[in-house]
Amino acid sequence: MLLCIDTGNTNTVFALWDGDEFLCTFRCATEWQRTADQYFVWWSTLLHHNKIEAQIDEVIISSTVPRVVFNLRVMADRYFNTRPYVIGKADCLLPISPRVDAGTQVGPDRLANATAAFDRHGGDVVVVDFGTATNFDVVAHDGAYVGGVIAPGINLSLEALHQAAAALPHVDITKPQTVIGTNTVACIQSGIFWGYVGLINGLCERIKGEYDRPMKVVGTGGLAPLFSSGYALFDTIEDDLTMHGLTVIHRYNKDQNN
Ligand SMILES: Nc1ncnc2c1ncn2[C@@H]1O[C@H](COP(=O)(O)OP(=O)(O)OP(=O)(O)O)[C@@H](O)[C@H]1O
Ligand SMILES: CC(C)(CO)[C@@H](O)C(=O)NCCC(=O)O
Ligand SMILES: [K+]
Repeated sequence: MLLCIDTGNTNTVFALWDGDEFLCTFRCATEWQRTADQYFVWWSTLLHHNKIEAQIDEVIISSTVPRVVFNLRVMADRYFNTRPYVIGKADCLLPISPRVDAGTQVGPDRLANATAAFDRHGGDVVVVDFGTATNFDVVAHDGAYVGGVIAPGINLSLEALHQAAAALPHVDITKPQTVIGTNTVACIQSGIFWGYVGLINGLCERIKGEYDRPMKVVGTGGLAPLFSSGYALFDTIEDDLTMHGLTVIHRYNKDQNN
């Protein structure tokens, strides 16, 4: 079985792939201090609790935080006796190389998203991924990642308002009924929710305007469902897009090495 690890700047997700489907998905906070042993205790406790028999013999990692990779490698070696594939490293091949400025390091999560979007939709796609950042990944007709947009993430924007303005509380993001808020919390929720609706809409329209073929828009990441109803922002929402990309990249590397 394949253990897929997606480390973002906020959260790290472990998902177990049996070749056909994900058997489980567990999430912890990303902390670079976390050791190989800590990961394994956390993971095996949750497997035990969920009565899942995992026979892991392979590991693939996407990490937007370089410092955590060392301990994840130690975990793969110590507990699963395997050398992991790490997206972005020379010995992890990509089905299609990104077309970006020379010297640019594309985020591994964006490369995984692009691979998954091509596998499922055949290219000409914009992926909108709501994580620590809200990023837009443009996938060309041939499946290459060709660039995109990085905007501040929703929770980051909420936190920034709270941090910088003494009178603004921390609020949870929900959809407000009206745009004009009649109390502080409602005003902030409106700024974030309707602000992001405008941002997503506006950026997708501009991306489509710069691109020479019709495009699909795929939403992914924890907050994508918030924007699912009514605004026609996305053609589909796929919450497992990054993880799916990890399984496709892993399969590709196995095929190349056989
Ligand atoms: N209504 C909500 N309000 C605030 N946060 C939410 C809400 N719904 C989901 N989330 C958050 O979304 C997160 C899942 O999103 P996702 O994994 O895509 O990104 P992330 O973990 O925040 O960022 P990264 O992947 O960059 O680390 C969960 O941690 C959850 O706390
Ligand atoms: C944009 C983020 C933070 C989104 O997780 C990540 O993909 C990243 O660190 N990227 C590196 C820069 C780039 O992709 O152009
Ligand atoms: K993510």
